[in-house]
This record gives sequence, structure tokens and C-alpha cells, in this order.
Amino acid sequence: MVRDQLERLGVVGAGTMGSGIAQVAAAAGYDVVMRDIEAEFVESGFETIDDSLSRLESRDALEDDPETIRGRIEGTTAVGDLADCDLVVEAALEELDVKREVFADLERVCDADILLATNTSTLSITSIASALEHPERVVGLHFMNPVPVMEGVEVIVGEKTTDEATALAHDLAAELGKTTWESDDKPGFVTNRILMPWINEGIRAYDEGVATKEDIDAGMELGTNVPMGPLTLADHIGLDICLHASETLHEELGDRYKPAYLLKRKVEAGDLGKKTGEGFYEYE
Ligand SMILES: NC(=O)c1ccc[n+]([C@@H]2O[C@H](COP(=O)([O-])OP(=O)(O)OC[C@H]3O[C@@H](n4cnc5c(N)ncnc54)[C@H](O)[C@@H]3O)[C@@H](O)[C@H]2O)c1
Repeated sequence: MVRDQLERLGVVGAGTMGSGIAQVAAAAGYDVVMRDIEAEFVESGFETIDDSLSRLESRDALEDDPETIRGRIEGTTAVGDLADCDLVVEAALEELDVKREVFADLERVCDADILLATNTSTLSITSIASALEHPERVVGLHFMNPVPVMEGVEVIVGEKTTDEATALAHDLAAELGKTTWESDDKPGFVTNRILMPWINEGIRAYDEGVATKEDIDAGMELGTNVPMGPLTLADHIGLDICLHASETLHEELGDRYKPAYLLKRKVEAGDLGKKTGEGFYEYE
């Protein structure tokens, strides 16, 4: 049995995704506990939330005022503060050891009947859950970035995940105003399995002189009706994140997922995309 009366949600990690998940949960009326390892990371998560809420308010896109929404989120560095949560979503670093440690902590402090979800982009749900006493309540809940704006959420079913846990993950996402699709626990799930080779092929096409970067992006935008071409999208996601995801897929699925050489070189040079001011394009 997995608890389906949800009032208080836990979020582990107050970074890009954790702060976004905490924000949409609070905007939907849930009480939220947002936990990170250092007070400064919690603080920075709240700054991201404040910026996002004021942008949404100026577009008249909030049901409650920003102060009310913000007031539903409690920031903490103590794992023990997650003890009373009815469900926890983990959005810490994309490293298996870190996630395993987080889930072991959650199993120790939280009630045994609550759903534990991970926002991993590429790691196996089954591997993350493998050391737990109750792996059947672990599910993938893969939000997209930026969480308050992107409508889609991928639900990933691990080897031991029960139908009940999967159904609750879909229901929660719907309560947060999102639309879901489901993937088996196979490397990259649906989105990154298809997106990462597309991005890498765009980078290779540029590196091999098929067209200018602008024309590669324009070709894909105008020719296939996607909102962003591969080089612009890679800059938005972060080239380090694209490389890390591509390396995980390469390890799991072999050479057709080999990261593009130019992607590695850009990351080595510290040009990570929009967040550092330079990737394939330059940003203010
Ligand atoms: N950024 C994206 O576009 C994106 C999209 C979908 C999914 N994801 C996934 O979401 C997760 C988080 O990514 P992000 O971009 O928010 O990363 P991020 O680096 O912005 O934030 C991660 C946060 O987790 C914290 N953290 C590290 N160890 C922790 C622990 N033991 N307990 C609590 N907090 C801890 C870090 O201090 C940091 O603040 C990753 O698994 C990533 O693959 C990211």
C-alpha cells in the first residue's frame, strides 16, 4: 500500500530542478519541505523560486499570490525534517552513489508507506532502489526544465515499482498541472534516449562543416517544426549535462551513443552554454 493522501511533500535538492518542483508543488497548494546539504544552496533555491514566481505573477499565471505560495515552502538542511512528508521527490546530483545515499536516508527517516520518486534524467530507477528494503515504492518522476513552464513529466517504472506507485506518480503530476507519459526503466527512458543522439548529431554536423550552426538550427526548426534546433537546445540544457547524459547512454547502449568530439571539447574549455555565457552561441 502506498499513501495517497498527500498534504506535505518533500523535495531533496534545491537546485535548478528541486527548486522548480518545490515551487509547482507549493503553487498547487501542497506544503513543501525543500532540503539541500548547505544553507546557501537552500537560500539560492528560494531566490530562483522568488524570481520565477514574480515572472509568473506579471503574466497573471498564478492562482495565489507569490507570498502565499512561498510561505508553503520550508527550507532545511536536516534530513530529519522530511520525516512527516507524505511523498518525497529526489532532485539531487545525477550520480548513482549520491542518489543511493539519499534514498537510504529517506528509507531511514520517512514512513514506510510513502512514495519515493527520483527526478533522474538517465540513471536506472532499479539501480537507485536496489539497496532499499522497499524498492517497490520507488518510481521515476522526470520533470523537464524549467519545471514551472514545461508541461510534460515522464513517469518511469522500475523493475520492482508497483502499479499503485506508478498510478500515484501519474496522479501527482496531474495535480501539479502536468501531463505524463510512461517509460520502462531502460537507459535514457523515452526523452533522453532520443534527444541526446539528436543533439550529438547536430553538433557533429556542425563540426564536419555540413552547415553553419545557425543553418543547422534553422533547418531543424523550420524543416521539422521543433521549437529549438540542436545547438541552441544544447546551450539551454547545459553542455556539461548533455555530455554527462550522453556518456551514461554510451556506457549502457554502446557506440551509437558516443558523445560528439566538439561537445567534449567545449565542456573541457568551460563553455557550458547559456549558464556560462558561451556555448555554441554567446549570451549576455
Ligand atoms: N537540469 C536539467 O535540465 C534537468 C532536467 C531533468 C532532470 N534533471 C535531473 O534532476 C536532478 C537535479 O538536477 P539539477 O539540474 O537540479 O542539479 P543542480 O546541480 O542544479 O542541483 C542539485 C542540488 O542537489 C544538492 N544535493 C547534492 N547532494 C545532495 C544530498 N545528498 N541531499 C540533498 N541535496 C543534495 C546540491 O547541493 C544541489 O543544490 C539530476 O538528477 C538531473 O539529472 C535535470
